[in-house]
Amino acid sequence: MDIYEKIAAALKDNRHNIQLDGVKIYPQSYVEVDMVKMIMVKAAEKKVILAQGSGPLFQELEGEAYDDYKVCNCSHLNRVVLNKYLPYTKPSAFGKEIATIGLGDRLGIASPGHIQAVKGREIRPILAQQSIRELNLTNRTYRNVLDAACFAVFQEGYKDGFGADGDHLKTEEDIQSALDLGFTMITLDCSEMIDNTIDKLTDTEVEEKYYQLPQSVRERYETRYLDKCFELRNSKICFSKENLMKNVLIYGAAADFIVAIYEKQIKHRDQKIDFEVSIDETVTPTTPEAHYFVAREIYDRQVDINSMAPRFCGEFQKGIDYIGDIHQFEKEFQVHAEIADHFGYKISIHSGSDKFSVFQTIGRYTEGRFHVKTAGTNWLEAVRVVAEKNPNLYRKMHQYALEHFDEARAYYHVTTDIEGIVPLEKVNDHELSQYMNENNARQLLHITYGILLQAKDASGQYLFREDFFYTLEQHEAEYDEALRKHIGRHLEQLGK
Ligand SMILES: O=C(O)[C@@H](O)[C@H](O)[C@H](O)C(=O)CO
Repeated sequence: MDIYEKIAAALKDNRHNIQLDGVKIYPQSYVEVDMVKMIMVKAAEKKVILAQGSGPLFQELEGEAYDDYKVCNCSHLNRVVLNKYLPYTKPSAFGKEIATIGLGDRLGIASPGHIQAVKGREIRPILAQQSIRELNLTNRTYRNVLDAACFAVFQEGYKDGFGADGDHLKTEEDIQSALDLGFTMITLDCSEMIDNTIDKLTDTEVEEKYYQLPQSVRERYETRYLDKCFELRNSKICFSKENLMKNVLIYGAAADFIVAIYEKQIKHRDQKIDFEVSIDETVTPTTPEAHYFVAREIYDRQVDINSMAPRFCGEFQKGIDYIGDIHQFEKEFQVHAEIADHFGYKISIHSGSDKFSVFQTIGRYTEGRFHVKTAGTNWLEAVRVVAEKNPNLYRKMHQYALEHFDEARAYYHVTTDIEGIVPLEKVNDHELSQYMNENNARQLLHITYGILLQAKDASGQYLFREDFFYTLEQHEAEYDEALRKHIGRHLEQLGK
């Protein structure tokens, strides 16, 4: 009797705490629905769902069929079948009242560890969160990303709900495609509609440019804001002629863009959508006046957003702690949180990976209602496991990253000091994982993720990818535990 036959027989006898040599069984995945018993197992490095029973669900699942059981791959078709019969395996929108954390998984294997980190806490995970930039760099699709998240939810038997964020989308087509695939959150990236050149102009040039706007447009803004102050709970936002002109020129088009996308792609959808607006990926830090201006403009035009991501003072660089004056950050963040409260949405913190020095401030002033996005730190925890378990592979990846760092800088803003990274030859194998505790090495390995995963030799063979995923498959428990601890530390610092 082969292993699957043994497991099927056990399921038939209502035994699902099964143990077999050479097979990893996920007992928390066990479910009985519509005359079918299902459980996830891993044998020969491959995860499958073993289904035993009969009826429509059993028939709809694709897999190697035997008498009364099937060995089902984690395929897209089977994910859709699970979604149909097990609603908890489908993503959902959460609205504004509960904290959420974006857990970008560039590898498709991090969600089990993420679920173990959030389980039992007053926060919900956005497990499927990738930007178009990440999809391009990892050669994945939103369908792959959502499949991976749904199967992880099945594997972990996680029934508290999870989200799926089409992150940093800039076009109607990408938004429609993500929503049609079942994504429940959309992050609209407004960076291309924000005019970063205005900050470089003189006051005279700003005025000249402002008076090039149609008179009706200028009069509308001046009637609404000029020489007016708007009271918030503990502060007020005032618009002089100077800052009004600048905000109109910098953010006016972005506000129009948000309204247009909302009316065309979000408002009329017959599904709940967490609609986030991102103005963080710009050169221009978002002043409280600018934040209020964008919020008021879209609020008064009946746009209902779930969250907004300003660009805060200081530096929110990828995969490392906040860089800047944390007192100035607190002073400004308090006002940003008041603005969000005033208009009834959550503040969203992008590049939230490892921002430990400001997490308590974020938790305090949002009163625990926030959205924090992470992604790079989840990739770096995988790199840490590789450094610990496959030092030769880590050395090759580290060296390749050094040789291709400048190429990677095209995708992410970092202030990495490459010379500050201890040379590989000076580090013993058992110390390699220490690189993941040093900012410069973290950023080196972080922004080169796409280059490393796609790198091939002259014959077209992957240089690192297969060995990288094999190492993580062999050390699945270690990666899960690393994420449970590291994301757990994020959540504790955020007050969750
Ligand atoms: O790398 C990306 O494109 C994403 O992870 C993006 O930065 C995301 O919005 C984020 O802020 C995750 O920390």
